[in-house]
Amino acid sequence: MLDKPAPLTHLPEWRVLAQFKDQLAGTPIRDLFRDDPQRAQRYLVSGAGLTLDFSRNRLTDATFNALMDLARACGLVQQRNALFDGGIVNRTENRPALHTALRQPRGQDVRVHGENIIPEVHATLDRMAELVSSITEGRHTGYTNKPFTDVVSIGIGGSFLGPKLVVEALKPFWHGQLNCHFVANIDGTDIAETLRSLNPETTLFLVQSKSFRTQETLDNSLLARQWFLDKSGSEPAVARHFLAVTANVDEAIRFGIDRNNIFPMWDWVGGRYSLWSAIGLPIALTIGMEHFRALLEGAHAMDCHFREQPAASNLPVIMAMLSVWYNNFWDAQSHAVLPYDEYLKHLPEHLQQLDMESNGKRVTQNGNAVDYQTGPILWGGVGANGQHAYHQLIHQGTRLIPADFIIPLQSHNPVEHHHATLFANCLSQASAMMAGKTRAEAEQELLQAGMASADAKALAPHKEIPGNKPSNILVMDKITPTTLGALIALYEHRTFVQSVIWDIDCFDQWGVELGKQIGNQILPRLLGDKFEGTAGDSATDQMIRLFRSANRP
Ligand SMILES: O=P(O)(O)OC[C@H]1O[C@](O)(CO)[C@@H](O)[C@@H]1O
Repeated sequence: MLDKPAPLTHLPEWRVLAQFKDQLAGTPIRDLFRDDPQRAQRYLVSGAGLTLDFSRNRLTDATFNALMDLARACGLVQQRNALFDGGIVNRTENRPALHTALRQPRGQDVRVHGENIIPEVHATLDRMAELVSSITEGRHTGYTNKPFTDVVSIGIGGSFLGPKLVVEALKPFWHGQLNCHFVANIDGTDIAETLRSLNPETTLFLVQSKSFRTQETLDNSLLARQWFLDKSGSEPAVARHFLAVTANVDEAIRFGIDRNNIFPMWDWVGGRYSLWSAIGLPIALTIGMEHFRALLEGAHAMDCHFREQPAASNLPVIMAMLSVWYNNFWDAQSHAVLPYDEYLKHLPEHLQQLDMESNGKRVTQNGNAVDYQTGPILWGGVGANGQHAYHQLIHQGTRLIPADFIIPLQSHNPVEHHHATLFANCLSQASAMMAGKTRAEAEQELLQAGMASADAKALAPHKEIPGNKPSNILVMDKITPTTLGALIALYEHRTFVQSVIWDIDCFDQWGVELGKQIGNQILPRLLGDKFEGTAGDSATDQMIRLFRSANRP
């Protein structure tokens, strides 16, 4: 990877953008539309089945070009090539990050330590295909020879959020033979509620953990195994009912998973980028392998778009640079993802991990503290529901919150006029955020409705909506395996581009480790016969005593 020519904020391209920000501060987006009839047309880009309308942004052509200049100055092209070619882009762990290799077609050549990894990727996909067909065709059955009806995927973080998002988003593609359940939380309620309605004879368990060291996953898997043993009374039956996906085969075998039931993961795939690997088994088992391969194809189409398109027509680059624009020049603290599609309701959760675990960093690749903001808080929820909740704060609160609206042109459930109404809601939100309502307009409306002049004047400030709130609208024909694959890959690359600009490692997550370490010190103090000494601070000690008095009478 290239070293930066100068610290980010000293780059001339950075300074140019700071000047543009000052110039644009007095020009609302709606004026930019008024002065430029071609704006909507010009700020529309398509790729891999997705179309992005980024016209409702605080952006002129000159600013847009300056953002692209910044991307170039930060070495984006070289770093993008390094990502795809297996360069050590995860420097702190001395690894490549080759999630893109997981969606390469057969016959390609991508090397890690001199060895082409594509044949192994496809051998694993073929094994997944064999498993899916043996289960759906009834060749692999439960211990009483009944066909499987349920799959329980046990995993957390990247071994949970991506598969869950995709399984739920592709409900119209379920073949219907298997119900998929997810258990992630160490809160006993999660597994207890999941197991309650399941029949051990017809339930398959997937232990999903790249490291096979994650406490939540291991404890839940032990519990699931005990539940299965208690019900079945058969130790040999465990091999028919428990599979694992992991890069730590030895640990999985020690845990009791049959070697033949272990699907590989690789250290060159990050957890939050792993749904494309065998970690995607819950997806493949629910929608079938053909649709799973279509998901990979959609992601691959986005990879090709990201790799080949010039920056100015490159979806991930544009979205990333807009995010940098608001984050670093307009002081935006957060970014909202607003899918207007019920099937995409888990998208914000997945993107939250993808973006915040990746770009929640405070030092540059060389270990120097940054003097600028890095990853914003990503949050969101499904529309139109959010309009009756947090949109108020976007419209009239004091914070700037750029938003991505995501909506398919066609619904899988075209009941009455519902999809048109949903679409109208989505457009109206983007438009209201941008245009707002001036105080004079608000006052005029009140007067026209017959309100007394003094009352209208008093009420108008509350009805004034400043507008000038930026948003993107992303559309696709329909939510399908291919468009969903492209959508998720788009956000993966957007995250990567941001990290290149901020010069941070978006593939490690050292902060998460500290909580795990401290948790390991606290647990024995909750469970032990006596609590003596201190767990580190008096506030923690006090809570430990409260817990012990409630649970150890
Ligand atoms: O797949 P594993 O190794 O159990 O890890 C689960 C998750 O834990 C994390 O390391 C931290 O939350 C994630 O990056 C990862 O996806």
